Amino acid sequence: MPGIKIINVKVRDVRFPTSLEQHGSDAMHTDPDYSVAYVVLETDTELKGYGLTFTVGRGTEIVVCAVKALSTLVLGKTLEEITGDFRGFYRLLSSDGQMRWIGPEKGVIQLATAAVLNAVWDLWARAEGKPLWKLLADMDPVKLISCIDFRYITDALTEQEALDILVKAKPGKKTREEQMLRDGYPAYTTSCAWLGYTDLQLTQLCSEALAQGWTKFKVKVGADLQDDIRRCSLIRKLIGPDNTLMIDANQRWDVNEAVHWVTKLAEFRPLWIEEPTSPDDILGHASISKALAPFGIGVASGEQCHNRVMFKQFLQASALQFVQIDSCRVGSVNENLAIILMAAKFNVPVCPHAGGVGLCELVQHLILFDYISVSASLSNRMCEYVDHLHEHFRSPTIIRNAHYTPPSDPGFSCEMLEESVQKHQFPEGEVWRDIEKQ
Ligand SMILES: C[C@H](O)[C@@H](O)CC(=O)C(=O)O
Ligand SMILES: [Mg+2]
Repeated sequence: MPGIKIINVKVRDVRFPTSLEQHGSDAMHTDPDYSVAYVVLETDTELKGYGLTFTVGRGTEIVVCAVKALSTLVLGKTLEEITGDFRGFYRLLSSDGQMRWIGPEKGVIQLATAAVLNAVWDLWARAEGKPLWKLLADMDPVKLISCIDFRYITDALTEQEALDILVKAKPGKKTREEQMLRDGYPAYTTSCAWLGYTDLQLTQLCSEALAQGWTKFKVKVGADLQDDIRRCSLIRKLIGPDNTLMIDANQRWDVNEAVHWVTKLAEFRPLWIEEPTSPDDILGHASISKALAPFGIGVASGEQCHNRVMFKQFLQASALQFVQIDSCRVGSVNENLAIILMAAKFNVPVCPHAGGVGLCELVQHLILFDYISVSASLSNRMCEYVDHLHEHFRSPTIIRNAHYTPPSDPGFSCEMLEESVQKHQFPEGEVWRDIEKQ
């Protein structure tokens, strides 16, 4: 490890035309082309680090520019220098004296930070010859804590409290790891009910999913109340009274509208309403949570929550009942560790977001770590799964009986097949040239 020096940062704009078939569509993102800013850290050894951040099409070129702007901070660093003071390196990227003005720690620059740091974590895990979840699970708690930037969150979680949570969870770690290797981590599927799918598609996909052993389903809502009532009624009939249903509005409503709309869907017994309103409206989420509690419906959010500071406030305000971490939205593993530990302190379950390309591959590592080393609980917990584009990854997710099988390849599962990258590179890849011609 001492000898591994980063000598080049490559970043590419890779897009998949998922909008053509309405995969991934919701009430706000009606035509998403699942995309990534894809980063490769080349080193002076054979090892490379692969990282990415997710977007939904146009604008990926802006994230690519932001990664290029950050790359000067990474070039020439050794892996040992970075991991020897990962908190310092996180701050270097997130708090650069000039670049922080275009954030700080939010929006495009935060997505770019995620892509770069995901690549660094991938490189570290590869250098150690372990999948990332195992690197984290085996890491000494003091070392783990040293990767987290506690700035702005110590009023909710101190370093000592974070350490105590990790130490308290030590007993039983081995058993939980064995359990995960044997049974996997429970998952739910969103792939049956994207908003642009017809009722026929929904019926077919849901029936197939039930036959494959899925028991937890998420439906997109929010564009039209009568459509939502019809679709939720259809899916509830298909899955029966005992399986789990969640609904996701992707930020479509105002606060009072959200309460009114979800009340109309309460008869279908959704476990949660996801992103009912603006992802920035913490007090709005708190009002919605309070209004829906009597119906037994929780509020979930996080896929567009900028950073640990906002998660802190969501938790302090009891504005969320499910914390949806995202591997590519906040500052990579470093910031997600802070969020996972805060969720543990506030006793709120973490149910990761994974609707996008590559997000299942990455976030499975974080939720495995959460179970093995932090929460030690599966109660009310599950990880999202979407059945798209896994074939473009070197180590794709493996689902068995609606559970994520822990990855065994070293790294963070970010590496894409070079052929896929070339074909889908925007705008020059073959796939996009063909679409241009039509
Ligand atoms: C645009 C994405 O597909 C989004 O709809 C994903 C999402 O909200 C989810 O998976 O949850
Ligand atoms: Mg969502």
